[in-house]
Amino acid sequence: MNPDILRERQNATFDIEKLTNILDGGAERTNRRREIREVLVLNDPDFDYGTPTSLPTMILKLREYGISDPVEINWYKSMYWGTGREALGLHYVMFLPTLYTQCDSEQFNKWVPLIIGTYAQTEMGHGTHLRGLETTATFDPATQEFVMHSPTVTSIKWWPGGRNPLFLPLIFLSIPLSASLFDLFLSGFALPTCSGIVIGDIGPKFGFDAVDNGYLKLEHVRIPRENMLMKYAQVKPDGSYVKPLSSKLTYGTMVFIRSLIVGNAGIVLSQCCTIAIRYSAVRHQSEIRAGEAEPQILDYQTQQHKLFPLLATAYAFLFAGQYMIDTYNRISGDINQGDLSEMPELHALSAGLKAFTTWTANTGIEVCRMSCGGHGYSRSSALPDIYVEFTPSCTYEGENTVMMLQTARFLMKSYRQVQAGQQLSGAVSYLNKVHHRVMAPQAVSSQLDLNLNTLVDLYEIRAAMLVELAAQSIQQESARGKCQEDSWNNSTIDLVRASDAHCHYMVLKMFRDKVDQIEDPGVHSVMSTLAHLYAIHGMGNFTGDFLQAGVLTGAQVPSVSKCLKGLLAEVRPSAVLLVDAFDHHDKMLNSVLGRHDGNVYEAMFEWARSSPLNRTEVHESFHKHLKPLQAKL
Ligand SMILES: CCCCCCCCCCCCCCCCCCC/C=C/C(=O)SCCNC(=O)CCNC(=O)[C@H](O)C(C)(C)COP(=O)(O)OP(=O)(O)OC[C@H]1O[C@@H](n2cnc3c(N)ncnc32)[C@H](O)[C@@H]1OP(=O)(O)O
Ligand SMILES: Cc1cc2nc3c(=O)[nH]c(=O)nc-3n(C[C@H](O)[C@H](O)[C@H](O)COP(=O)(O)OP(=O)(O)OC[C@H]3O[C@@H](n4cnc5c(N)ncnc54)[C@H](O)[C@@H]3O)c2cc1C
Repeated sequence: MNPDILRERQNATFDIEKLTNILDGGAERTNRRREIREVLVLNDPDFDYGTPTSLPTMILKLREYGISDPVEINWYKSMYWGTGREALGLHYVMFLPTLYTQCDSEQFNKWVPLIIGTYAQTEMGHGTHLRGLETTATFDPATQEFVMHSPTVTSIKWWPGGRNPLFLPLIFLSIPLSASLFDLFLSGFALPTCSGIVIGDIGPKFGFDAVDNGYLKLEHVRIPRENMLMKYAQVKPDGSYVKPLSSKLTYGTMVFIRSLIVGNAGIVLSQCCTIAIRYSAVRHQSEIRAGEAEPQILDYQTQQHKLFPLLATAYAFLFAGQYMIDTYNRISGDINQGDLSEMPELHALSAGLKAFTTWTANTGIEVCRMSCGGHGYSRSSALPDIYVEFTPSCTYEGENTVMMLQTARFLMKSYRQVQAGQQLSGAVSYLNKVHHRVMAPQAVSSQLDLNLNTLVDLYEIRAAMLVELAAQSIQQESARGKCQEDSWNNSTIDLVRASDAHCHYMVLKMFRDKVDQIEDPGVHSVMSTLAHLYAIHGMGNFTGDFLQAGVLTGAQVPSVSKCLKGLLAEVRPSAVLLVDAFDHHDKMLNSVLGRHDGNVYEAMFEWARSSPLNRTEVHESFHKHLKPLQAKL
């Protein structure tokens, strides 16, 4: 083991295993995760690490082991495929969940055990605006069939992931029977028997190469009436249409995956922090004091400023991910029982946190890569691949700006309710104080109050202030004679800013609530430091907001920076131990820089030598091209 890494792991001030248990949701979950990793994957004789041929094996193994929980599936798949994306992600996170939530019982029993499929919603002309989808589904009572058709070039289904020509069962979203509702259909196609279907691949992408995103054009293709997913909406044999309790129930799968993406952003950021911080502990470069040995780059304050707030953010997002999944499970259970009362709040929370966490993690991955210098740019670090696989999450499952505006819509509605004298509950209950002016900025002392509860209150006031400013912008636009839609559009910068601040407050509050639950003194202490670092770092990035909200004075601004530097120094001794607690296996990270033993240089040389380009001392291209050329000169 590298001596630097060894030294970093001495004198731990907290129990790493207990922190790992907290991240997993308890010791039993840690044991289950390790059982899946060690027993069901690494020690499985059928396991042939990450090669394409192992994909069918993985599917059959998941069924054999009865693994159906999304988090457990992710544990298994991430061990099987490392940090890359495999072709069937969409099957597990969208196709199956749609069948689970949108099929009636007869359809469920008929389809769920048998098929692998994709999710074809986006069209060439519309991805965000679902009410603009053009694919039609016309019911023919004479044959009891739906005629599926792509009337325009922009209606061609574009992007369905995993569109393997062999299995085309896919979930459709199509303009249906009544203009404002969407319905879901299972295609049931089995190529090449169906005529009227034109499919293909949309071509090379930025990355995401394990997934074959395709296109699908339908020319009056007929499917049985029974292929409409009929849990919430039905078309009777006589063609009569039974509307769902809410047209937004059709959007349920997107809310589910957005909820998962929140925690996934935390996982991916924790992977990158593991790589960058372990590498920074073994990399020596330049000098701090002339004549002395080159220091670990982790001892540079700028390196700490790059990485430690991201480390705190990774923990914050993992805790937010747990909260999001628990909230999704609770509210979707109520929805399943017909109680839709909290569906708007679930949509607003999942949409906002999905955008907030993926935008932040996306930027953070690049900071981690650049903090590793040239070796960070090498594929051996795994950081370029992680970035290329993660970055589309800012676009898919709801483009982030649009998602932030959906949250803003809920915030504006809540603000109006408070203005009308209503008492709010749930995540927006802090807006009640805005109306009664209880939000009067705290009498801030000359010294910055570092108490975590006070910091949460300051973020709450900041969010409330920005919600009020956005509402006032809309009111001012209306007062200038703008229609409601133009008033909204002319305020969308303010609206996104308000949603971002609302999500920032929510994530810090979840972090603080999780810290409050930690009983072990050592773990509580280090987690409290990270939560403070998360809050103070955010205050440094958005100082203007806190000044504008009147909760920070100009005289206090220097103390924010001073406090931040102190917290960076406080985290330094525990940095490697804090990434060890994420418990990412070397085989899953697949990173020369992030190895648990820290033996980076030897591993990097072996990695380079294993390249096909180095299979011979002199590459064949010399003999084939250069030597003949030289002979002619
Ligand atoms: C520590 C825990 C760790 C756990 C981690 C576990 C990890 C497990 C695995 C992780 C997997 C990671 C990611 C894997 C990715 C896999 C690959 C993905 C491939 C990509 C697939 C796709 O992209 S599929 C297509 C996705 N498309 C979209 O998302 C479309 C976005 N557009 C929309 O959703 C809608 O068009 C809209 C919401 C933007 C607008 O809809 P609409 O126009 O109908 O509504 P309005 O704006 O007019 O609003 C009217 C009214 O409706 C309310 N509303 C809107 N949507 C919803 C909803 N979904 N639910 C409830 N209510 C909704 C809206 O709020 C309005 O309400 P009012 O009361 O009127 O205000
Ligand atoms: C890797 C990847 C995999 C995918 N897999 C699938 C899949 O399997 N199945 C599937 O159905 N789809 C899939 N998609 C498609 C994805 O869901 C859409 O790309 C996404 O919903 C965004 O829609 P769009 O592409 O139409 O972008 P647009 O909505 O056209 O966005 C372009 C710009 O317009 C802005 N904009 C749009 N509407 C508004 C508004 N109301 N207010 C303000 N600004 C706005 C956006 O903010 C953005 O800046 C995938 C996409 C990617 C990148």
